[in-house]
Amino acid sequence: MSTHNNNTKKPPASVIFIFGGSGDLNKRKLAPALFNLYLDSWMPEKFSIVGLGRTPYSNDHFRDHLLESVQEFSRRKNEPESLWNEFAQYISYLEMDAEDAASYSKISDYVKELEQQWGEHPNVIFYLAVAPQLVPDIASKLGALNICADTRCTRIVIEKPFGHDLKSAHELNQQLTGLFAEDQIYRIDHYLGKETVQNILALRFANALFEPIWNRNYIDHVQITVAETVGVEGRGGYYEQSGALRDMLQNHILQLLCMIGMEAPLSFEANEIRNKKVDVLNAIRKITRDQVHEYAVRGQYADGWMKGEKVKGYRQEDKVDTNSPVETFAAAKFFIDNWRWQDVPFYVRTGKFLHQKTSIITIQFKEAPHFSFPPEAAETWRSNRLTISIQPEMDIRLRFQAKRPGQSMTLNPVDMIFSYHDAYDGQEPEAYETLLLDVMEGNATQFMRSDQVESAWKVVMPIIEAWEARPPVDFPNYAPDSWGPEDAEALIARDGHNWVTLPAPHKD
Ligand SMILES: NC(=O)C1=CN([C@@H]2O[C@H](COP(=O)(O)OP(=O)(O)OC[C@H]3O[C@@H](n4cnc5c(N)ncnc54)[C@H](OP(=O)(O)O)[C@@H]3O)[C@@H](O)[C@H]2O)C=CC1
Ligand SMILES: O=C1O[C@H](COP(=O)(O)O)[C@@H](O)[C@H](O)[C@H]1O
Repeated sequence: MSTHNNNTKKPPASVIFIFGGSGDLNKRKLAPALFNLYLDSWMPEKFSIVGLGRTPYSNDHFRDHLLESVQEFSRRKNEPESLWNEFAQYISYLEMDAEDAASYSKISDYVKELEQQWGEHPNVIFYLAVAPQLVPDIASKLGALNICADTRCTRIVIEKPFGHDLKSAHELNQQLTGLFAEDQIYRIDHYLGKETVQNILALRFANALFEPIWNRNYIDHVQITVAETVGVEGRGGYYEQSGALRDMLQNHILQLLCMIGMEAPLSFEANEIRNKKVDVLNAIRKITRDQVHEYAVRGQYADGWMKGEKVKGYRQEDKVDTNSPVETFAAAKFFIDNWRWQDVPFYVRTGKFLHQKTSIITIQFKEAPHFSFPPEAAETWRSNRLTISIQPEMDIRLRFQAKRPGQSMTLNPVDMIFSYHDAYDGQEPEAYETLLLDVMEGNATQFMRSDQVESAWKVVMPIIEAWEARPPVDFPNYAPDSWGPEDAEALIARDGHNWVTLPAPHKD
């Protein structure tokens, strides 16, 4: 859990090299996050941000490009331009092909110059915001630079998906640990930096109330939905190598599952939390390739209408094969084979161009053991559930039966709601702000350890292999603005349940 507070000192002098400086992640998330850290006075006294890429940009053009990104994607809009101009002085751009070994001297030269200017050796942070295929090559070229010999100050941040499958993730881990110490490697999963995700640990382990019922004796099943209303948005080149399973399920969704499923940590020390999470991943029941059709569903969006706008099908997107078998939707059912969770299904789903942007976790409790009320008193007995809304709503709802006012005993489910926006000022940091600050401070608690990543790959490998062995015959199989393919409804309906969604927020 992140432990920054408003009185702690700033991180030490840092230079952040962003491979993929010209890319989508920097535009949407990293640049706005760094600017927000600056506005909140969290950036070091001395820092430098260097974007790298092959796209030719002058420093000024690059800064303008990032200003536009910040204006579009930051949680803060309309900050005075003077503040941006102050911040922009710390940004520069290095045009380089990351595959060209000779060009890496530009990096060492830049660091040497800063050292002289600042009179101290800064944290050197390499953020690899590039496609996973490029990571091994860049890492080995960085490993050969002399600046990487200083283990105190050099850190490498690797985006998800970490590797392409279990084998490549294992090889990448071996390669990285040959070049860097484990505490220099930050395998990022930005869901772990979200306030509402961090709060799952507080909810579970700072309260005595939930823990006694957080197990197979009281919980019927768990659902995790991470639904997006966007399509692949020009990222077809990346997405063709990835798909929903690798892009979202192997990492973000399994991490959420770990936070719901893990045992209580003894402390918030990085390795203690990671141990508890990896125990969950290792306990997930292994399915065989032949069982995959019973446990997992894939989908791909067709062309159609999304909130009144005509949208392309996935196969018509830029840089996507016209017969692409890549899934833009994935759902699965998992079991955790341990004392706490035996036989409790965990249903998970994620997809692009779905009906509503919503990330929610539902803990569905079992029915009351005996119902003393007349049968007509309630439509359903199955009313006890806890719903954790991660985004865009940020709340926790506890649902229980209540008596409707009136002369008859009529019951209906009601929600007790804790809303972040009602309780706090609504200025919570974005996930990337928290995680970038962690990297600068050298706190790896919310980052993935090598064994966690590999254990997560082991969970999804049978699904990947089964899907790759049998290309889909029914793609595209869901319309934009729907909840995905019908088979995903069947996956959960077969067990007598429905996917839980919350009403879309009311907009004035
Ligand atoms: N976009 C998002 O919302 C999120 C992305 N991620 C992860 O971030 C990573 C990057 O994704 P994204 O930003 O979307 O991808 P993009 O395709 O938008 O960006 C890829 C970047 O890689 C650079 N690049 C490619 N080849 C080279 C090369 N030979 N030398 C130097 N630079 C190169 C490109 O720069 P140029 O063309 O200028 O060389 C570009 O800046 C992925 O692992 C993804 O999973 C994670 C969370 C969210
Ligand atoms: O990692 C990724 O996450 C985004 C969704 O992130 P969110 O914070 O907006 O929920 C997803 O769109 C992207 O495909 C994926 O790479």
